[in-house]
Amino acid sequence: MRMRVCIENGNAILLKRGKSMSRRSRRERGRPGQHGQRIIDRDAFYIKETPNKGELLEKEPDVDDTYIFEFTFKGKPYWVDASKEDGSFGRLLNDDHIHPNCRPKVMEIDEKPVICFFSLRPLSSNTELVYDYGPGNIYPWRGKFGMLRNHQKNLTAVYLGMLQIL
Ligand SMILES: C[S@@+](CC[C@H](N)C(=O)[O-])C[C@H]1O[C@@H](n2cnc3c(N)ncnc32)[C@H](O)[C@@H]1O
Repeated sequence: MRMRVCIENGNAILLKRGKSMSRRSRRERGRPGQHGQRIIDRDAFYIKETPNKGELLEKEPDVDDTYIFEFTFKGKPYWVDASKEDGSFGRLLNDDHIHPNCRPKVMEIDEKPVICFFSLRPLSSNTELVYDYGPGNIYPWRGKFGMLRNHQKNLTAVYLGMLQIL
């Protein structure tokens, strides 16, 4: 699954699943900035998961899994196991350690850690949302000189009028 920016109007993004666009639909949409496409400013959107999305673990899981998000909150290590499909969006962002356009940030909401994603730079619609999964050798798609292959699936982000809490 691949997450892309699809801007409609307003200031924020609602994410929804979608298929990769065909060549025809790419042509129809035109280049970024054309045909009503808009640019999302840096940090103009974020994806916020609700605290009950994914499983918050206080003990390191036995498996190395790319669906497990490791972080520190108030000096304590935590892991979110997002391996189960639960309708959350953060689990669908792919990795790009060379050219990330988002960054994860741990925020505190109701005294619980919540992972949010912020854009690192202005993004035009149809840009795939990617972040750096961090160091490690569990990423077979990372080649010696860059990314080895394209991602197969996608997720589309829709720009909304108001900042949408997901
Ligand atoms: C957190 S998920 C990201 C969403 C995933 N693409 C999906 O459809 O559910 C991590 C998995 O996505 C895939 N993935 C992430 N980044 C990738 C990349 N740059 N190239 C190829 N596959 C990638 C790998 O299969 C990885 O195990």
